[in-house]
Amino acid sequence: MDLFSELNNPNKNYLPKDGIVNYYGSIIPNEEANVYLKKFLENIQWVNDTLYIAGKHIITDRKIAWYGDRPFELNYSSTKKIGHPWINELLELKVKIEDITNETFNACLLNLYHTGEEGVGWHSDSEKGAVASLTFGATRKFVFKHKKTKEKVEFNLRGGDLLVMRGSTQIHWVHRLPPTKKVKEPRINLTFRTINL
Ligand SMILES: O=C(O)CCC(=O)C(=O)O
Ligand SMILES: [Fe+2]
Repeated sequence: MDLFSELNNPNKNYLPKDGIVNYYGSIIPNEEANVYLKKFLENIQWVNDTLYIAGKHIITDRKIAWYGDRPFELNYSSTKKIGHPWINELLELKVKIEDITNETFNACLLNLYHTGEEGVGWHSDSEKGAVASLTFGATRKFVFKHKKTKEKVEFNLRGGDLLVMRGSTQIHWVHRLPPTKKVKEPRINLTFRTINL
């Protein structure tokens, strides 16, 4: 976010009320982050996401993949999704993030936005407990909006940045990744979560 983002205080709550968002800044050096980005572009089992909106199935350009402690099936945005067992790189990052955040996770949702023209619309995550978001690739805007007051809180998430949503954030706030024509490069986002496996 700025030159001194390494010095971000991870205890600061960026939401004015009704939830907790902690921003840790960069937790992975650029070079290392780019190695992960390349690895994930090539080795993750990406599939198109299908959303069920207003009675219609919509196939997104954005791709997703689920990984976790063991192979699993889950209903996510009303279509069945397959969860794959951890690959080494994801397990490595899970342990690192558990260390940094003092939380535990058993699954990860990966999102691949091929260019800035792909994003994700307003929603809350359905998992109880903390959701840790780790970004690779292009810098993109990530926005929270309070469900009642419509107050907004914005972040510019860069490759290597970690942000954690805690407490009642998902109950009172929605979030989105707005599309932008300015960004041509891909972005991969990992959200570590606790789901019923
Ligand atoms: O790509 C992001 O930064 C957010 C993705 C997201 O909100 C989600 O997968 O639930
Ligand atoms: Fe989300």
